[in-house]
Amino acid sequence: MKTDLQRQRAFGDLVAKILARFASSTASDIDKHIRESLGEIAHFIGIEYAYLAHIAADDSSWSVTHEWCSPGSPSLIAQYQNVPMGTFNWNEQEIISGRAVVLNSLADIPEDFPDDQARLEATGFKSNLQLPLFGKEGRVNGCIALSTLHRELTWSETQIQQFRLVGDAIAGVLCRKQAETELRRALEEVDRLTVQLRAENLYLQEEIANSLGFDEIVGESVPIRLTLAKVEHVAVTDASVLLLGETGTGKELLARAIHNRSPRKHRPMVKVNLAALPISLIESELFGHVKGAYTGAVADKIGRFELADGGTLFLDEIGELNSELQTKLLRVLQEGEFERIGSSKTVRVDVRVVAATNRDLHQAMEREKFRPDLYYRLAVFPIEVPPLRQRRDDIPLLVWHLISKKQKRLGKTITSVPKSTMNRLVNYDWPGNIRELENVLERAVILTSGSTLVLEGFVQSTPTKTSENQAACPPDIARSEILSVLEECQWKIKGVGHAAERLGLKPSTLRYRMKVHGIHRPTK
Ligand SMILES: Nc1ncnc2c1ncn2[C@@H]1O[C@H](COP(=O)(O)OP(=O)(O)OP(=O)(O)O)[C@@H](O)[C@H]1O
Repeated sequence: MKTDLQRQRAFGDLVAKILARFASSTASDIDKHIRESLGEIAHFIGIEYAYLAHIAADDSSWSVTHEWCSPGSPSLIAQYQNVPMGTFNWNEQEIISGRAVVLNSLADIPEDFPDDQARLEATGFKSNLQLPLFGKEGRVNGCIALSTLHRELTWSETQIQQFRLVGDAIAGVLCRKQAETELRRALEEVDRLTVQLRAENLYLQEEIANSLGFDEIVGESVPIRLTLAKVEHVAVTDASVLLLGETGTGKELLARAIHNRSPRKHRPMVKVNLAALPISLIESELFGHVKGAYTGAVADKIGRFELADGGTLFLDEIGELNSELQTKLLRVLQEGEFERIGSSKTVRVDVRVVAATNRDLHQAMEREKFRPDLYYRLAVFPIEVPPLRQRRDDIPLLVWHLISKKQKRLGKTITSVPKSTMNRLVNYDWPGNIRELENVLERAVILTSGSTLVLEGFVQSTPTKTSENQAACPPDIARSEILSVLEECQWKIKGVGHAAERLGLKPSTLRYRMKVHGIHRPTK
């Protein structure tokens, strides 16, 4: 039989072992060490229950976070979560004030607090010892406690003192854990921002390279003025905008105008041309992926939505989105959140979406190819961009604007455009709109050697009827048109006078359309 002194020494040794363990605990094993230590102490004293409770930062509630129960004793942890402060009135006040609660018997609770007594009885405790835990700046942020469930026990002064040492060590490691968690969070945030910044920089570099000469909107005709008035109106709001218009009418230019006039102008406008991306890549491009999400995903990749956080995302050719991605897009628009491919972590973003299309989305909705709820979400503010043939008055202005833009780059000085040439340009039907006009003028400027613009080989072709409503065309007509232009151009897609230019499409868009229509260059 051990003497009291021997027991005291053995308890002292146990406490010393526990303190040494906490001294070398790392953030990941602290919780395990706390539970183990509570168990060892409870076991040594021969009691049934030990626990640690944490007080919320605003002192409004407390929860049991760690416990040890002797075999056969009930666990109380689930029952004591977010307990409102005031439930154990006297008891909580004592702890918050930094005093120990030493109950050899529940009858030790002051008589003025019968509710405390009743509540503590309900836990099944017979005796209870609670010691406050001190956090940063001496604030009490919890307590550690020992309880008996079968008999009353008189807590000895030595037990209290030695348990207090354990409490202080636990308070210390918890502070360390909190500091480490905060540091890790801060480092993760720095990492996240670094990745975003790097991606943003890369994107902006690409954009700068692509958008040299991205100049103002030219036009004084009534249709373009009405369009610009709408742009002014909607820009300052956060509403989604849907730009509707034929190819090459200036939808992207207007999207940028909306962004530049909005409170988001100091953050980037990020662009995605959905027609230029293979379907399999669109999701990753929009939402990003984590390493290993699929073959080829060799590193984490941030998507365009995250890149545009705080700014604007311009979704060009929105009509090309498949139904699965339409659903995902709708969720981001409604809730501002999504998951990267391969990750279950929800990412929240604050992005304004400006979408554009040259398709007839009403028809697409009727054919169940486009979700009406997405349409109405995007088209909070639809803006029709007029085709060039509806604003011929702007053509002379645009001609001069484009000539001065091109000649600077090509090192020419053109001072006059013959009246007959200007008339031809004004009267042409411009199926490819301003992009086509731009291409025609670029070729003319290249071919002009003097100061008077020479427009050679420019004839009114007949594709205008079909191009009028290219987007709404049944696929077979558009297909035949694409095919005949490709044949006329000997299947040359890119470059001056070749198929993309003649159809008024970007080469990437033409390639996509060829794929959709199953058009392949015949083998020789
Ligand atoms: N009002 C305008 N003033 C000056 N340049 C313009 C105007 N509208 C369009 N452009 C020029 O015409 C070209 C095509 O414009 P943009 O790319 O914005 O058209 P889009 O409607 O987005 O085309 P797509 O539907 O094929 O994507 C660009 O080079 C743009 O700078």
